[in-house]
Amino acid sequence: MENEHEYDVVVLGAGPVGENVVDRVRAAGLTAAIVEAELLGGECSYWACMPSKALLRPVLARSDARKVPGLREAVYGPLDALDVFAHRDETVGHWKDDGQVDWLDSIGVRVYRGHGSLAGPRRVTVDGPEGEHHVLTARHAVAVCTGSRAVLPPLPGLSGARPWTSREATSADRVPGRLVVVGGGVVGVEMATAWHALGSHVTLLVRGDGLLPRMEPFVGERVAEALRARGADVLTGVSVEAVVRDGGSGPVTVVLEGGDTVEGDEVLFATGRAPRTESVGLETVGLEPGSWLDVDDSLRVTGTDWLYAVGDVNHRALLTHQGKYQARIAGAAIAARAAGGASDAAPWGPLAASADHGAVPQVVFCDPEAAAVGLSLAEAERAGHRVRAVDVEMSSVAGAGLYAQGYRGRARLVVDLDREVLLGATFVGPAVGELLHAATVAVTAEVPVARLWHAVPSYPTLSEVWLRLLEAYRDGADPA
Ligand SMILES: Cc1cc2nc3c(=O)[nH]c(=O)nc-3n(C[C@H](O)[C@H](O)[C@H](O)COP(=O)(O)OP(=O)(O)OC[C@H]3O[C@@H](n4cnc5c(N)ncnc54)[C@H](O)[C@@H]3O)c2cc1C
Ligand SMILES: NC(=O)c1ccc[n+]([C@@H]2O[C@H](COP(=O)([O-])OP(=O)(O)OC[C@H]3O[C@@H](n4cnc5c(N)ncnc54)[C@H](O)[C@@H]3O)[C@@H](O)[C@H]2O)c1
Repeated sequence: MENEHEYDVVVLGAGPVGENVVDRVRAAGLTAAIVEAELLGGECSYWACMPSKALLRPVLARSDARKVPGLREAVYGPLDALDVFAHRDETVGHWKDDGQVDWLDSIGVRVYRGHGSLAGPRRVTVDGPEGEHHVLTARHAVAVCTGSRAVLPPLPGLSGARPWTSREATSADRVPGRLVVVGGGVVGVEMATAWHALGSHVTLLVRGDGLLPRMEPFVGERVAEALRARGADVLTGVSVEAVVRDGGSGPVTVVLEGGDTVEGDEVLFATGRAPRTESVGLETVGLEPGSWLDVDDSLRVTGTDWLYAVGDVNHRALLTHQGKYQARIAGAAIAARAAGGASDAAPWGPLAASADHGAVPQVVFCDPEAAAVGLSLAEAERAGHRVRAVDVEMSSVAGAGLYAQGYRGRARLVVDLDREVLLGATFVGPAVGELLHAATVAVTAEVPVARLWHAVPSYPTLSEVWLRLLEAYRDGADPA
């Protein structure tokens, strides 16, 4: 059965980003349809942010509690993995999207279930699960918000070895005795942290010389040190050459360059992401299937006046909050252009995702937590800024000792010496995730260091680390 329908805006992919695009264009009075092949809510809700953080929350809470005298004795038992899984399952709505359906219905967005693809300019076809076929025409814009998927490297034996990707690592309901994790990026580190605490013996295999290589080097050092202290094996500078699981069952052997092997019951490949653009009809509009989509600051695909690419798929920042920020901007830009005005995307205006360029915040929910915004020292120097970094040990503030006995953490500001504003800030230590937004405001708003002295942190909180950082900057202390 073929059905033709027309909307102002058609969105491909109902992850957090696609949902926010339709929300914004509907709020501006446009009609909108959204196409989803799996679950409304996307990777983030079911196989990424939400389940991973539900697995990690008891891990981090227990770790903090164990550092509080008088409380630690109460939390010395193992985690109850079945309870953790049950809470994770509840957090992801048992992999059902009824709530999202109701919400989209309530804002008047038509949902099409099925695989969507472009069929030339402003046209989208949808092939539904029951063989239904729809042709959707967009009067103003199509937004591709199809996200990303895990990449598996082309290694001998890997496909037959039933490797975990982020999907299995966030949805498994059995604790493997031994888990080998390949990749020292964010997924590798968070999942190594979670599964180690749930009871697996974890071996983390890292190709480079440290963990979390996109953050300041001291972050990866502290996180690796803590993982090792808790009993995980962290091997750096190792390269995986092959994976063997005889007959697809039993233990899995990971073969390293040089011939050493590591055995596990499961192996997780956390080796990065690829855009989900291989079968969305890009070739029908002169674009390369399978590519990340280049966009301008209003999220419009380069060389088009009707196609937008928002969220992971444009590769600007693979984070839910940053994708949703882009969605708010793309929605506003689509609405403004539909109304015939404001094609202007001036930096830091309502139609430009300017923060994508140097003010992206990220919290990694490992133990200790890691949080950073803006540029690292190396990135700032590479970009040609005249900068100085100031570092302090977080144990120097009273709030740290109260938060956790023996609190161990470090903070860094990267200061632009020509303008005396912050280009970046990084924190590693228990509970630093909640420190990050102050830094994001300082970096985004380019608050002068002289004015930051007047932003007084409450006593005795971890935020007093801001004072120590400003003092270190004033006193000319160099990073240790
Ligand atoms: C393990 C893990 C943990 C993470 N944790 C965090 C975190 O704590 N914080 C954070 O900010 N970010 C986190 N991320 C990143 C975050 O998940 C992504 O940045 C976010 O999901 C991107 O949203 P999106 O809407 O662009 O894409 P997605 O969430 O991938 O959604 C895309 C949607 O499009 C649909 N789709 C794809 N192709 C088609 C098609 N042809 N037709 C119809 N539908 C289609 C998909 O089914 C999917 O529902 C994590 C990622 C992983 C892997
Ligand atoms: N808390 C959060 O904000 C959070 C949590 C999880 C994921 N994410 C997002 O999801 C995205 C994907 O995360 P990810 O960890 O998969 O990707 P990533 O790019 O952060 O890390 C992948 C790592 O795998 C390594 N690698 C690649 N190929 C390899 C190989 N063949 N052998 C060994 N190592 C190899 C890379 O060097 C890299 O360090 C990230 O960009 C991140 O922003 C965010």
